[in-house]
Amino acid sequence: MAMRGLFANVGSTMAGLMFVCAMFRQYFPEHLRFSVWRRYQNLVKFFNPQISITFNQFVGKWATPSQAYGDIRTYLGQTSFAQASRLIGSLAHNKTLVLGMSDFEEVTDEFQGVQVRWLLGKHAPNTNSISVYSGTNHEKRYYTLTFHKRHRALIIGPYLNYVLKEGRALNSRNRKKKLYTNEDNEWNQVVFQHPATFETLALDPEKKKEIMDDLMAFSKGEQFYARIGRAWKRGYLLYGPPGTGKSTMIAAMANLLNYDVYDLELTGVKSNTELKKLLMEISSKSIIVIEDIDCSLDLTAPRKKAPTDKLADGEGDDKVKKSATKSKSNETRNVTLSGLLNFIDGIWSSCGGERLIVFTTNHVEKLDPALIRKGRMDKHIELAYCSFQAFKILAKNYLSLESHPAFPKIGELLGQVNMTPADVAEHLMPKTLSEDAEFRLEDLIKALEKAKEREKVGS
Ligand SMILES: Nc1ncnc2c1ncn2[C@@H]1O[C@H](COP(=O)(O)OP(=O)(O)OP(=O)(O)O)[C@@H](O)[C@H]1O
Repeated sequence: MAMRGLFANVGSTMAGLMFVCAMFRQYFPEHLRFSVWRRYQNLVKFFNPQISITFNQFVGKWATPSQAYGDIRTYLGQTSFAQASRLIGSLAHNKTLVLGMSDFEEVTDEFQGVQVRWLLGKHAPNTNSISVYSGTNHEKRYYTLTFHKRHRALIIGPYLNYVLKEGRALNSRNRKKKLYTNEDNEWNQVVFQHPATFETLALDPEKKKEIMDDLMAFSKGEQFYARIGRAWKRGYLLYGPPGTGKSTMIAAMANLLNYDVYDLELTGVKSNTELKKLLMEISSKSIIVIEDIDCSLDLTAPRKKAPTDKLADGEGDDKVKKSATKSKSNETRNVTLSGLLNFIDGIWSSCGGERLIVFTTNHVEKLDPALIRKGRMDKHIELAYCSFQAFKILAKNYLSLESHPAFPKIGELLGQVNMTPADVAEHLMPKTLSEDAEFRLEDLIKALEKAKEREKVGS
């Protein structure tokens, strides 16, 4: 009986509430309702001194993955490890274990003595709608950062900057490098796994150090480039005979800096417009490579046609660009020299940063001086025939020969014979696993002596 009475009371209270709500909606115009709502919010704020910021996993109309979300997740990985009771683990490409917090876990973090809380939340998938945008119908996670309002300036400024910077640095250490190649005006990608490093590169040690220092200074140069008002980019020209290690050096560069490689095949690009489109899709932390630039295109054509052109540097380039830009037929038919110069200096300079552009050639003398002038190709590196120093490195890579009595003889012979590191490497490369080092060394000496004889006969 008592139970029935209770239900009757609840029922009449609910009906009363619904009546009040209906009256409220009917007699209070919308702006009045909004004003009441705002006052209510202010009251809540007054009693609740916490501020919350939400970082969604996907952003924008196209539901693209948010970079900030990814950086925060990586940053919080370390904190989660120590605090969260439920963790999710995965392996990064360098085989290190990456831990993250599970859904609806909360962890605390401290910055300059101030404590903040991070919660990983999740919106359920929207099963009622069908969308073509990626991620729209999937679970969407978000991080909510909560802190006391008196620390607003510290947390929104320095703390969040710190979190995003740390997360990004960790991400770049753990990410997989990619090799991109262009086909039908699109970039195709594969994981980049070239084993070359500067350690295994056969090169004069001083020259090697200079190049490595230059690359490291570039990768840490964001502030420097911003201060002098220049785009954060650098051009390298690698030249020398075939088989002297130009491609190998590019791989070593990518491995040193952990940059992606965009191998641009210019002959596959139909116009300057296509070239620009490809450029716009290149991310930062990348090396754009144009191999055998002298063979890629007739890059000198528009320049020779330009009547005003007799310049090798600075001011001349603009004239080259203008005259070649006027030539509409060239513009639409093929990539021109002006298109390539724009690729390096034009839009290139204004979007993104931290990009190297590398040209390789076997015939540096054939290249238009405007294309390779300093400032455009900042560093010119010659890769030459194998010196004794370079040989030592190759021998160390393949075999342990440094104590062999024939070593000085090889040095003497290499000084007189034009042998590329590729040739030397081929001789040193074990043909079968059972072959012993001494045999190959003798083989190499014989080859060098023969080459020397041939040279004598030839001259
Ligand atoms: N300096 C070097 N250090 C180590 N290995 C080298 C070096 N130069 C050449 N090699 C070896 O020779 C092979 C060919 O070298 P690589 O393709 O880098 O030469 P390249 O100068 O790019 O040649 P090409 O001009 O024909 O493209 C490499 O696979 C590598 O094993």
